[in-house]
Amino acid sequence: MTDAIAVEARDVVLSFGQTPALRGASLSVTRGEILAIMGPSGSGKSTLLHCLAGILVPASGEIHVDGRRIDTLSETARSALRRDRFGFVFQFGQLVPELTAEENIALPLLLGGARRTAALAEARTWFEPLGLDGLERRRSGELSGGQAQRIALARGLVAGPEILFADEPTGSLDSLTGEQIMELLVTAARERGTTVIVVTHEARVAAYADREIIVRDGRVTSLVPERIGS
Ligand SMILES: Nc1ncnc2c1ncn2[C@@H]1O[C@H](COP(=O)(O)OP(=O)(O)OP(=O)(O)O)[C@@H](O)[C@H]1O
Repeated sequence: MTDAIAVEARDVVLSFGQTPALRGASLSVTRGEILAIMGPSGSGKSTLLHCLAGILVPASGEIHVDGRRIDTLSETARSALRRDRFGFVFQFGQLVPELTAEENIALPLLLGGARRTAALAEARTWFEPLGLDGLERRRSGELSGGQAQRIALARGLVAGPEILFADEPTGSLDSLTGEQIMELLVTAARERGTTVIVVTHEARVAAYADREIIVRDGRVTSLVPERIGS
């Protein structure tokens, strides 16, 4: 791990109509770091994550990835960046219901141009380590919440993203299942040197991160000192 900055937000402002969501949010995340974004409901956590990931474009301020400004890129260039270099895990998994579990995991590889046979073969390698053996052909409606979320996690990591963005990845799960998901996420990310930015309102989820920040009223208001030995 180097101290190079992977993602940076500088004074980001964004409103939804009359509702201000971000009012000058700044933060930087170093490469390989696991950062938790915490804060009250409605404080702007998801909006900040979406700006960092190039999904939303701030009204003012800047977003940099590996030192390159991304908020001024075209929508096409931003979506290529998301496809090629970022992974995503959302609350409730958001699997494609028409696809099987293995097809859901293979999706980022297929979108990146991999052949179907190779993509499915790679996807199948994720089932055993995640304790999902035998579920390859199930559709999302036939999976438990914890199983679906593990599939979503594998889908977020399968293409080897540099940065994984996770928005309440354990939000719909009971605490034990949620902790298992976080353990899997952190282990997989550390093995690969993936930078992880995870939005959560749960302190026990944030405890898996190297560092926590708190968003309040659209600003990053407090930086919690780095944990030792986590
Ligand atoms: N698509 C949208 N349209 C209108 N307002 C929105 C939209 N998305 C978010 N907001 C508003 O922007 C503010 C920040 O929302 P955001 O979802 O970023 O907060 P959050 O901290 O992630 O909340 P939570 O913890 O409840 O998910 C809130 O006031 C919210 O109501």
